[in-house]
Amino acid sequence: MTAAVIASAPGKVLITGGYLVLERPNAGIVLSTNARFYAIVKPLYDELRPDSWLWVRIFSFYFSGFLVLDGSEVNFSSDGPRNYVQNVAKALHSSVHFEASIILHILPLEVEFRNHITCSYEFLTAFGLCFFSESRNPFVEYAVQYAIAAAYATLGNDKKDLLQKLLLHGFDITILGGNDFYSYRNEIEARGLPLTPESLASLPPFTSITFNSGHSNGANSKPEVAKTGLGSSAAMTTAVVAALLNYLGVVNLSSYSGAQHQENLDVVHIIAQTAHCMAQGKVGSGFDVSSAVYGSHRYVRFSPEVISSAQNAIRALPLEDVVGDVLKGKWDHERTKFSLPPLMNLLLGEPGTGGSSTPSMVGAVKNWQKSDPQKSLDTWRQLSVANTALEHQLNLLSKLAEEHWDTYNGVIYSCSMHQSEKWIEQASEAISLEIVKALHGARDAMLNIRCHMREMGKAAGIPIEPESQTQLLDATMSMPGVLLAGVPGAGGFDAVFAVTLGESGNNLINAWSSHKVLALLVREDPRGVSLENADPRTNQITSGISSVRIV
Ligand SMILES: Nc1ncnc2c1ncn2[C@@H]1O[C@H](COP(=O)(O)OP(=O)(O)OP(=O)(O)O)[C@@H](O)[C@H]1O
Ligand SMILES: C[C@@](O)(CCOP(=O)(O)O)CC(=O)O
Repeated sequence: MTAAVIASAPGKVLITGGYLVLERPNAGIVLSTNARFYAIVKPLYDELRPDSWLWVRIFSFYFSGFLVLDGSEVNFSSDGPRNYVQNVAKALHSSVHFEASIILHILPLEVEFRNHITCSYEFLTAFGLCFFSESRNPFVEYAVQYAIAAAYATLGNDKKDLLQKLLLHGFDITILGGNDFYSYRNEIEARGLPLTPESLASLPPFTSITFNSGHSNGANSKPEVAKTGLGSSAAMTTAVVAALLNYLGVVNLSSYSGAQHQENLDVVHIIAQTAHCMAQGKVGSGFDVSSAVYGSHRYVRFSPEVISSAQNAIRALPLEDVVGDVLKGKWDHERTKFSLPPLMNLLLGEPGTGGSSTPSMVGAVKNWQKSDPQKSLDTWRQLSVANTALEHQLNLLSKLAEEHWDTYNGVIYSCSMHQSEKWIEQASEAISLEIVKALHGARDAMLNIRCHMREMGKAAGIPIEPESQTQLLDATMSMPGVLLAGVPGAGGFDAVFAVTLGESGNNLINAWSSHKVLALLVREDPRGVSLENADPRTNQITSGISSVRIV
């Protein structure tokens, strides 16, 4: 029996490059975090199923289920699609209690199906939506479809039998999302606990998720979960894709270095990124999927044309051909090694003002660019200079740490206990002065970034760094040992980030708490997607859980 595969992928914080990173060649610095999604894939049956249907069922706070049908043993030779659709209908009626929707690509159906897939696809879409629209989760659906299609597209004929067997054993997929992806502020307040990370840590694993029921926009729409902005959909899609690709033998993620490992990561990235774009129905910069795969790095986006064959997929084309094309495309995203310099910590503080909608903020910035090309170009140029300056100063600090560890250690320790105005007094000779100058350089660059982000927000008519966040960030940056602070990604009312020196984070956490800002348990962790040895539930990882079963 095939062993279970457990893969995990991290959430992210974009500290520079919000909006600019949407356009090549602007870069964004993205830090991955210790908040992770896990996907566990194992066979559902010990024995091969006598029938050839592959069912998918999902349980989650987001969706109640869906199913995949594998009609490989259905006879298509004569009345092909019509028989097939009848079979699908029959199968669905007998399993309506699954509240399932259909995954639309039935991969093992090759030659005969090709000629007729358009009509069947439409029929199946209508059928699936009509019965099961409330239970769809596009991220999981696309992740499963594209991973299986990648297996068909890449595995040689000698491996296809094995693949078919794996499919016929069924999949049992469990998805676990760390508590950090969701806001538990309401629970903490309801329990009368203080707004501290200790209260968060005291929540039981798999605490169910809070819904923003007030944000529901209509009787039929599902309430949105209160998120912390760490990119749950990208981390989840990446974990599911990685676990499935590894399970199906498309990649082997068990070695952690070398060219082969990089190639494997690239395959995971292409499939996860394409599935994520298709599920979102838009092509963002992709920094969230990229950091879920590669970990912390400096990111330059892929050219959007690279996934156009998936977007424009002519329905007559089998999905494995579409995915084959995407895999062969010229993926030109750049990821350069980057992580915070030593003795610096990333902290996130949730002000409790409710989060923001990235797509509408992006839309407003794009409108402003069209309506005032000259001014917007100026602002973007200045932002780009400030982003690059911050990146340089942080890289310089990493280099100084490497070359002059003792001095670096001493300076960071002293500065961690003082407000920035006093840092210069901690420098007694050339190297320590250079370190303090780089600290100030990083701080000034961040102040410039914030200034131009505010300017962009005002011009575009959106709250990129709204007044309440400005006050919080100014107060944060004036605390002893705080290097910098800002609004991550698109900005708005999401959790703010701070980079602190040495142990100074503890004071900041207390100060935040007394101002009703909840410090999250999230820290930087540069690890990207990886295989895990054990079920995270046995490791006491606190999680929001959703479970997917492919029966
Ligand atoms: N535990 C989960 N199980 C299943 N689906 C989930 C889970 N957590 C998140 N999702 C999916 O991710 C979607 C949220 O993704 P969305 O892109 O809106 O936010 P995000 O990825 O957290 O992005 P950001 O925080 O960067 O704005 C949900 O609507 C749901 O489909
Ligand atoms: C505005 C943007 O540059 C960043 C959005 O980041 P976040 O979802 O707010 O973390 C959009 C993107 O890069 O896709």
